[in-house]
Order: sequence, then structure tokens, then C-alpha cells
Amino acid sequence: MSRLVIVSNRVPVPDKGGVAPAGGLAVALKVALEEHGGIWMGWSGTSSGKHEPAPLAHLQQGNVTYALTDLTDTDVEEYYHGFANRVLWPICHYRLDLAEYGRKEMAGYFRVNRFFAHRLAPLVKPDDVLWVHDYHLIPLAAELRQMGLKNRIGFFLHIPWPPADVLFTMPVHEEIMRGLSHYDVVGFQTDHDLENFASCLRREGIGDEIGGGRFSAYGRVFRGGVYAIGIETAAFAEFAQKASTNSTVKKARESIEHRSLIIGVDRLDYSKGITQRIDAFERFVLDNPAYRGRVTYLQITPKSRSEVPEYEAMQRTVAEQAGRVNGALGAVDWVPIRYITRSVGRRILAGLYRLGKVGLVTPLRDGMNLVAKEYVAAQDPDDPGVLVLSRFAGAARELRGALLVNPYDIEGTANAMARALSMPLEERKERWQLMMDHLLEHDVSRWCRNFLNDLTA
Ligand SMILES: O=P(O)(O)OC[C@H]1O[C@H](O[C@H]2O[C@H](CO)[C@@H](O)[C@H](O)[C@H]2O)[C@H](O)[C@@H](O)[C@@H]1O
Ligand SMILES: O=c1ccn([C@@H]2O[C@H](COP(=O)(O)OP(=O)(O)O)[C@@H](O)[C@H]2O)c(=O)[nH]1
Repeated sequence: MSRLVIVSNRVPVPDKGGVAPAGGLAVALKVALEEHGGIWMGWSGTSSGKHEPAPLAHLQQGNVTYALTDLTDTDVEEYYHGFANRVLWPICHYRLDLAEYGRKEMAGYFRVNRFFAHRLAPLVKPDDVLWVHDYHLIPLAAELRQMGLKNRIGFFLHIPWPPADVLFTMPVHEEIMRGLSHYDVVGFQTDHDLENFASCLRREGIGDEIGGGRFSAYGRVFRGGVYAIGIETAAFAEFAQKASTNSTVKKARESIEHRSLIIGVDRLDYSKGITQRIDAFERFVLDNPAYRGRVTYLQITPKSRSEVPEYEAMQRTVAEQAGRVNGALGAVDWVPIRYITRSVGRRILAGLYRLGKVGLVTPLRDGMNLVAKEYVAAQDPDDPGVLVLSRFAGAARELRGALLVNPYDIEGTANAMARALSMPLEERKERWQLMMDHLLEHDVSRWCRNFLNDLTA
């Protein structure tokens, strides 16, 4: 294959020691990049204030070049906090009520995409293959095409694609769909997302499937496919096994004592269903008094997108709720919920997942949810925990051994917690094996290969 050029809003920039931060996506794409040689371009995460951003910063790691650009304060506000995270994110997560439309933000989104295109184009050679990631950069291919680029360009959406009636509430939905038609391959996490996308094209009379996984729309033909993202399953399982000697994991194990651990790990995001989950945990304890003092619920929730008002408000809501439940249920020798808003390193996380008798992953809507897959990969094969998983996470389409729940149904989720904690070993092993076999086969390298094969076919 020719040289690979990856573009994403966030770039896992290698640290000073030259090691890219761990993370399934980063690892898989880095391997693909190293195999073919290439460029990873994106936002540096830094603002240049009011000034025009300095030229791209280049960071060379073997045959991979990281090309990073700053954005101005206005760009960050309008493109990232504004249109990407206050319009596209809520709409794609079915939250019409939270979408905040503003002409300024919409214009900023398209302007920053044009800016990315202008910075990227001079780096691209005619036979390079481009792979663009996620909702921040949908119009990028259209901008590059306008500049005359004829390269193969693929797009992968990490978040859900909503049904037509939801998408069409967005004033610029037409431009967004037109933007996607400029790619050669458009990839989604699940068959539901692809179906929704196809029905959006049909409903507007814009286009349709023409067979062989191809779509015709706006006078262009492109492939639309399902590529469920995986994790580095084998490596993650090994981290988890080795983590038992890690001092933080040891301390956690000792502090839990004789109690069963329920674990939840999510960015602080309204899509993750954290408030409903705490309600369900409270319901579970009230309905199952035998578990009072015998269970600890650890919720690790790093703050995220704090400049966006809905996220800032949520920080307060969840902290208050966890405090209220602890106050109401706790005892002098028992704190039911341990709530942490700092980010935890992946190796420690692997060890903590393994301590969890129950992994609670109950988003209201989620593109995939890698935490669900990591929880399974981290389990002890001889004594695996049980995954309680929202049916509205992309991962639910694959992880058939999980206890599937509707996160809006508080009692149902509470019942699933009770069932998970009392599940016999044989059933736990059976369910776990089913999921682990799937995850080992469908890991992140396979995801990467499948997408790139279709893009270069
Ligand atoms: O970059 P941030 O604004 O800090 O947000 C973090 C990432 O969140 C989203 O992750 C999604 O991708 C995961 C991997 O495919 C998937 O499992 C999950 O369901 C999605 O929510 C977002 O899509 C990324 O672009 C962000 O970088
Ligand atoms: O304290 C934390 C919390 C989360 N994660 C990682 O963040 C990712 C979250 O991905 P997911 O797909 O579950 O959700 P997203 O945040 O991308 O919407 C997973 O790989 C987690 O291991 C982490 O490294 N430290």
C-alpha cells in the first residue's frame, strides 16, 4: 500500500520518551502508519490565542511524522466546543434537546475544516491514502477535493449516526451529508448506524444504495461499510494479569476487603448515563439489603470538555448525586460509592477492571464503548466478572455474553446488578469465553486492516 496519512482532531502525540500514549486506536493506527510510513495530522490541543497559528509543528518518530497545528481561541470555541461538541455530538447521540445552533459556530466549523485542508494539502503526495477520523472533520474531503486532490480518502465515524428525523433537525444536515459523499469509503461502528445513514439519503431523495456496499449521492459513488472498532485484546489481557503487583491496584484490592467491587469507567459525558447508573445502584442496594456494606461501587470519571456548559453542569450534578446516595445509604464503616474525577492510566485501569466483579457500562447512546471491551479482556479466565451493558452501546451488537440492559429502566438495571453479583461461576465463564473469543478475533488491528483494504481496493 502507498503512504498513509491519518487526520483526526486529537492526535496521540508521542511523549518526550518517544512512546505514544497507550490506547487501542493510537496503537492500531500507529502500527498501520509504521508499516506503510506516513503522517498523522491534527490539532495540537493548544490555542494560539488571538494570533494566527504558527506553521505546522513536525515531530518525527521513525517513518511517522506527527504534524500538529494550533488553533485560535475563536476556532476552538466555534469549531470544537461549539459546532462539534454542542451540535454534532448531541445530535449524533439523539439529544435534540441539547443541541445549540448558532450561525457563528457553524461557520467556524467549516472554516476550521478549510484551514486543516490548506495545512494538510502541501504534505500530501499524489499516491498517498488519506484516512480521516470522526465528526470534527466531516467536510475535510470536500475541501481537499476542491483544492484538486484526487487521492483515495476514507472517513470513519466513531460516534453513532442518528435516524433521519433526528439528523434533519440540524439546519446544515444537507452540507454534512454532502461532505460525506466526497469520501471513497465512509465507515460506521454498527449496522444500525449504516442503516440510519442510508435512510437519511433515501428520505431526502439525495441518493441510495446501488449494490456491493456502494452508495450513489450528489453525483458521487462511494462505499459505506460497518467496521466495529476493537481493542488490542491480547496486550490488554496481559496488562491486567501483570497489574496485580502494581501498588495502586494492590491498595485498591486491600481497601475493598471482603466486599464485591462494581466498576464504572467513563468520560464525564451526558451520553454515558452516569446519573441513571447511580440511581440504579441506589435502587439495587435498597432492593437487596443483604448487600448493604458488602458491595463497593467505584466510578472513575475523568472530566471532559469542561468549557462546554452542559459538561460543566454535569460535573456538579454527578458529584452531588454521589454525595447524596453515600449520605443516604452509607454507614460509619461503609462508603457505597467511590467517585473519582481524575484520569487513571490504562495499566492501572486494567488491574482495577480485573478486581471488578461487575463492569457497569450503561451509556444512553455510544458509538462503540471501548471500556466494555477492555473490561472483558481484563478478566481472570478462572473467575471472570460479569459485564452489565447498555443495549444502546455499539459494543452491545458484538458482546453477546453481557447482561444487556436498558439504561433508562432504573429497576431493570438494578436487577441486572443483583443477577450479575449472584451469577454462578460456570455461567460467568461461559459468558466471558464467548466475548473473549470474539474480542481476540476482532481486535483493533483487524479493524484497521479491514478499513484500509476497502479503501485501497
Ligand atoms: O477528544 P475529546 O473531545 O476529549 O473526546 C474523547 C473522544 O471521545 C469520542 O470517542 C468515541 O470513539 C471511541 C473509539 O471509537 C468509541 O468507543 C466511543 O463510543 C466514541 O464516543 C470521540 O468520538 C473521539 O473523537 C474523542 O477524541
Ligand atoms: O481514567 C481513564 C478513563 C478512561 N480511559 C480510557 O479512555 C477510553 C474511553 O473510550 P470509550 O470508547 O469507552 O469512550 P469515549 O471516551 O471514547 O467516548 C478507554 O480506552 C479507556 O481505557 C483511560 O485511559 N483513563
